Amino acid sequence: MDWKQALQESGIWLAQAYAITLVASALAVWFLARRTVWGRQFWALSSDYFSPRRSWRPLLGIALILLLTLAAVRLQILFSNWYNALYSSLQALDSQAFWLAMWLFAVLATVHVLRSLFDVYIQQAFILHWREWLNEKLLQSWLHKQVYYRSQYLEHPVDNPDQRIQQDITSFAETSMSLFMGTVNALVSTVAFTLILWSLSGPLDILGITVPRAMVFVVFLYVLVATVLAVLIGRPLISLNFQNERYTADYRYALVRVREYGESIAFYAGEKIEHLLLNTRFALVIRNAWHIVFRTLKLMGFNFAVSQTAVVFPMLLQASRFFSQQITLGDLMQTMQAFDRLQDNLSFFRNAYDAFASYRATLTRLHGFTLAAQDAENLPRPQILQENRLALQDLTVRHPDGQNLASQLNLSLAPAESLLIRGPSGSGKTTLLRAIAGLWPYSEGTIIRPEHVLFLSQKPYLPLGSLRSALHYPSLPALSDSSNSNDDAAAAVLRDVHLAHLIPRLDEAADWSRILSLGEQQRLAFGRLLLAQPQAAFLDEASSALDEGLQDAMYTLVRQRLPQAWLISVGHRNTLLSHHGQQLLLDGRGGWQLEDISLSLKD
Ligand SMILES: Nc1ncnc2c1ncn2[C@@H]1O[C@H](COP(=O)(O)OP(=O)(O)OP(=O)(O)O)[C@@H](O)[C@H]1O
Repeated sequence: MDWKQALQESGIWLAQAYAITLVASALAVWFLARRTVWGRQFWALSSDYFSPRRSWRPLLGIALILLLTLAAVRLQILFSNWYNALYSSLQALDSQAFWLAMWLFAVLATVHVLRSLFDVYIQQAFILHWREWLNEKLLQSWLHKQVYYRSQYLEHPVDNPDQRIQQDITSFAETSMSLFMGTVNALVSTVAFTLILWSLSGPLDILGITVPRAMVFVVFLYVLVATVLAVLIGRPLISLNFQNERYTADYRYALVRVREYGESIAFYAGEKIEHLLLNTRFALVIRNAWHIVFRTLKLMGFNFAVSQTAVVFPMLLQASRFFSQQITLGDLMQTMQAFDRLQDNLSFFRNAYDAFASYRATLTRLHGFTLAAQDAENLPRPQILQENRLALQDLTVRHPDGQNLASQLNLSLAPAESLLIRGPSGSGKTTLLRAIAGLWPYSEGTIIRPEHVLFLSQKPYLPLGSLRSALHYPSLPALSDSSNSNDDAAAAVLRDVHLAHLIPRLDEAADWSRILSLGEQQRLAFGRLLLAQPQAAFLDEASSALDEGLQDAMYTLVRQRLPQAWLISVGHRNTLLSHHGQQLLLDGRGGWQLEDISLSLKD
């Protein structure tokens, strides 16, 4: 190689290789996205990200990373020629050529280090941006139209969505990048080193036939056979990796539940049964892990055998030409190095099989997640019209098994009217509220309700954070609220709902659902109602943990502060009757009855 021309030649090489690689990559992506299952899954997940209509940046990023990858291959070629120059100078005892080789090395090594660092930075930046986008996409589809809740009603609910959003996105972005760039590197490098090896290899007699350039054919045949065998040995790893993700996530979820329900479990002294349950789940993880270990051992053993056998191959094939002085020591060493590189590059797919197996598992999981989110979004829901009135028209609510809980329900409430829903346990009272909220898929009919409504459940939800944010939930506390906590609206409300002792702690961040008693949490929820001022309030046994005096106080307060609001409660207690104008009785078999409470109280 003429080192004076190296820069110019490298420029031309890069330009040619870049043009070919860009076209070939585009065609390959197009083909894979149409013809393979995993290609289609990839496309469904990421085509929007790479769409130039959204932004050019991802495509430009990929183009830059491709260029850096090709530069890496070019450097490998230069290093290969450098090897030849070095050993040739040693064999010829040419000290001038030797020192030139040393200077060349300094230049090549510097470029190599700088290129590698820049490459790492660009790839990492690209992956982080991609992850951000994917995370947002999945979060949006998960939180859209209550998919996080309604997906439980799918025939095949999505398992461990949290893991898919958090972990799978990361490995998807990272492995996509490493597999794609690894493939490009391996392919381009294969072509380049095949050319080098071609020029260095000589004929070989096999069974009396002289094969020209034998080494090139031998290495290709060798790796081809090895790859086919490796794919056969490694194939079960795909499903094993898939199971591994699932079992570990299930186990983690069970552990989280112990923490979540720690108090109940502790009261029951349920450690033994929890331990048993955790062990059962963990046993699945370990059993699967053993399968992975054995399968990986087989694949690794095979890969080791293949790589080790390949070490002496080029020596054996070139030795006679070296001793008959047809080639120099530099040629021999470059042959070994080129053979090794070629073997390495061709083996990329064999060695990457493991990574590809878990990549496909990740793709399947992410794709399954987006499909489930779409299905959950399309689950049936009753028609909800937002008007300034409250009425149910021909509303039928069913049990998941098809049995009617309420059939053809028709009612209309005038402003400021209140309704108490009653019926035996399991008759569908909560489910009726779910249907009115648009959550219950097994319902049909029309619901007319105002825009601003608030549903309070028996066990109030308190978000992580300060008491103030819990009180304002699901709105954000106004900024002006956070100062001067003694005379702001939140403090006044706390006083109203008999929680004045919590005013000094309004801005304390804590896990309030563990600290406050159920009765305190229910009063906090009433406070939420006073702050939110909804046009209609739905209370599902929202005062069940309060004594009758406090319950009376809360309902009177709500009526005073929200005089025009519709008030719909679910509850068993007779003491609730006096706070409502009408009652709806459900029998749990589809039958219902609407009564005027003032009349029935007289009875
Ligand atoms: N997610 C679900 N999957 C399957 N069945 C459900 C689901 N949610 C509720 N159900 C069933 O629907 C029926 C009505 O339940 P719902 O909670 O509405 O009763 P309820 O009248 O509010 O009872 P309670 O007075 O005990 O609170 C019950 O048989 C219940 O098992």
